[in-house]
Amino acid sequence: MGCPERGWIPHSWRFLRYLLYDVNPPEGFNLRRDVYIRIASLVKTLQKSENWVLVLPPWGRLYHWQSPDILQVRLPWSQFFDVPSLNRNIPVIEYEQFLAESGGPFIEQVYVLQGYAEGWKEGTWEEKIDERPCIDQLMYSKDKHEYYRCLEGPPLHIYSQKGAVPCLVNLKTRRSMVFAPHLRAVGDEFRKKHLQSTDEADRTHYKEDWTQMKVKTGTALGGPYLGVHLRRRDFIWGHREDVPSLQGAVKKIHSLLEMLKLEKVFVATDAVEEEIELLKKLLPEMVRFEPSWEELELYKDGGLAVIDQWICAHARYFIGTSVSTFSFRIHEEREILGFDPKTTYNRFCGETEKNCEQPTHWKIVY
Ligand SMILES: C[C@@H]1O[C@H](OP(=O)(O)OP(=O)(O)OC[C@H]2O[C@@H](n3cnc4c(=O)[nH]c(N)nc43)[C@H](O)[C@@H]2O)[C@@H](O)[C@H](O)[C@@H]1O
Repeated sequence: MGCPERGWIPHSWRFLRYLLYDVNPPEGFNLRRDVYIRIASLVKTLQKSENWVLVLPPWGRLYHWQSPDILQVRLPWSQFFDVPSLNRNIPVIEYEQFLAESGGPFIEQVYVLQGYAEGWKEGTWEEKIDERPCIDQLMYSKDKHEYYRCLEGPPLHIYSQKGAVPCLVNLKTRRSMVFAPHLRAVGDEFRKKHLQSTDEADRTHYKEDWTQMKVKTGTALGGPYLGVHLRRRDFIWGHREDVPSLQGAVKKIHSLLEMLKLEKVFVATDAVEEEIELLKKLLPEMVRFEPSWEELELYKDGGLAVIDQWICAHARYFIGTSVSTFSFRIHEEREILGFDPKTTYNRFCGETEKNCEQPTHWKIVY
């Protein structure tokens, strides 16, 4: 449901139009990557009639980025992604470049998605959009030039809409979301030094131009280690039945190491310090990427998460956490690298879970 506010369209903007978007503030980094895929699809549709450029919303104030004393606001996309790779899919520019090109943070029209005032019938799915009056007061006001200016918060709330985007468009956009080269380099260095893992030995060759990358499923071998993503914090607060206890997770890890005849396990986790200490006792062979203060300041929480994902993506076998988009993005990365799906779509089960359904296969079609 949209509620547009129209303003004057400057002459110079008639030929090139910019689309800005933002996401519900509590959403995490990898969920926001899903939103990008949907917006990229919208840009592709809009481009059929006009010249649209997507303005990449700066990253910042993410709920999960909790490292103290480092500045994590207004971060450009190049901090985490390779922007030229994004540009091979749709035209994108960083927000700072948009400000420079358009002369300021001027916005002609603002659309806010909101739920239907009369509610939505549970269990039904229908693609439907209506222009209606805004329920909540808008967070924007016009300035003296009659432009809208964002005062605070997001100009557009996007809700996950299943079935709303054609699949193939999605896949291309997903493949264009190549991690920033500096973060991949740090991950590769760590693999080599601590996990005896290199692209040559692991058969995980990567082409800088993703449009040229076409890998056959099952050709990647992966480094001689088990990759684990253990999502904790807000995932355990509600005592969700599909999240294991640390003891349960460690038991599963040990049985996988034995089955796969591997000795090393790389663990990516957002666990709090006390849980990490317990993990170290229960799983002394665990390898983690532990940044120095300088590395944290340089790569930020978001960059460290990318490095963790990159290392998990190169493991011989991966096991993640149920319904975490952080784990889902690792599945996709492994699919792009050409791993056998059996080594990828695995997740921990909760101790009390009756039906431990495994993740679904995300398949690339070239
Ligand atoms: C419950 C929901 O969960 C959704 O999270 P979920 O899909 O796991 O995944 P994300 O949307 O990425 O949010 C989780 C964030 O927590 C940190 N994090 C989680 N696991 C790791 C890890 O192994 N290593 C590192 N370095 N960082 C980690 C990281 O900042 C990541 O972006 C959220 O997006 C929603 O907002 C909501 O909170």
